[in-house]
Amino acid sequence: MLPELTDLNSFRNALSDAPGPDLSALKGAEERNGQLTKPPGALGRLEDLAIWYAGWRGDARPQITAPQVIVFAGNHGVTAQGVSAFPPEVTVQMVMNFEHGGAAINQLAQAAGAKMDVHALELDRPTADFTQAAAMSEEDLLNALRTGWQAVDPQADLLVVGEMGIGNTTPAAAIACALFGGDAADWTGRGTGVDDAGLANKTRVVAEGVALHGSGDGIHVLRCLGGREIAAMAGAIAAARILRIPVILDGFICTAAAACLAQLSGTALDHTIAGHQSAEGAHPAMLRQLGKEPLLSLDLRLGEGSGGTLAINILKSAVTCHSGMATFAEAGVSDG
Ligand SMILES: Cc1cc2ncn([C@H]3O[C@H](COP(=O)(O)O)[C@@H](O)[C@H]3O)c2cc1C
Ligand SMILES: O=C(O)c1cccnc1
Repeated sequence: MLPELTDLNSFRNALSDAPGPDLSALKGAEERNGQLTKPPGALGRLEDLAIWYAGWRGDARPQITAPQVIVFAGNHGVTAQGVSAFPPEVTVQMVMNFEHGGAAINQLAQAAGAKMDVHALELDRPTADFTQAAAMSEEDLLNALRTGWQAVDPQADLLVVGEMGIGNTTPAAAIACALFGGDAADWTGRGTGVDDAGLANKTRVVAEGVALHGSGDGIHVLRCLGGREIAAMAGAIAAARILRIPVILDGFICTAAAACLAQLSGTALDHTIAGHQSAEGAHPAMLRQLGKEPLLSLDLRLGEGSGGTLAINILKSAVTCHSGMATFAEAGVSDG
């Protein structure tokens, strides 16, 4: 059961009190893995994935039948600084495209057998430009976290969260810089495709934001430098942790949301894996900071949950092998 989010402290507490994986299911899955008709370790990382999934689901022989993809959308005041190659009105236009089934994520969710939900967060009320003020008030942040928290279907057995928000690679870079240190240039990339002058300007914007708001915990960083869709992704990933629903992380922006949770609790992301490595330059470094090894590397730089959703079929395949294969004893195969 999910506790109610009454204030930001209730979010912090729910995250730090969240239960871990089911140890007996983990042990059962490890034992089963050792008996399956294949040389030990021959399915490589698929074996680890299946065992990890079994532990979080509390079932040594699980199935994936109800994956959920949620796309959150938000608008960003920092776009006034000219940080994106596209205008902010594209956010609401893409939300309509998601609703009509016309975006890449619609096709990828369908191909993965996942249901897809879309939540637009106050698109007509962009966050503040973080070079001038905190992006969100505490109330704004709480509302956005709640939207994510409540968007997770408790019946889902796998979750991918994605986003749409013109300008949002800028807050994502600023979050990473504030949490992990280094220079703004280490974390700032081209997003939708800004040119060299655009990249220099974007790097300046990230540096200014971090200088103004940079020190504090994951909640502070998320509130001052983030955005509503980024906070909603964080809320959904945290809710999934409590509901023991495994999560496949998407690209640069999704991982920045997750990084805020990792700052709040060392075990906050134990139920997550990295679906892919994005072509946004600093994504590999962000994943390294979180100790996450991406499953795919396909040069995607889209967001929307695309890379996470593509990875659903890898995880499904891992779990299907684990739960469907015969053991040596069942198949009458000599185990060497
Ligand atoms: C048509 C279109 C569809 C998208 N779908 C995801 N994004 C991605 O690009 C945006 C981030 O890049 P930046 O920070 O450079 O604006 C986000 O909306 C992200 O989801 C899109 C961008 C566009 C233009
Ligand atoms: O990695 C991502 O999520 C990404 C990269 C570029 C633009 N939009 C999203």
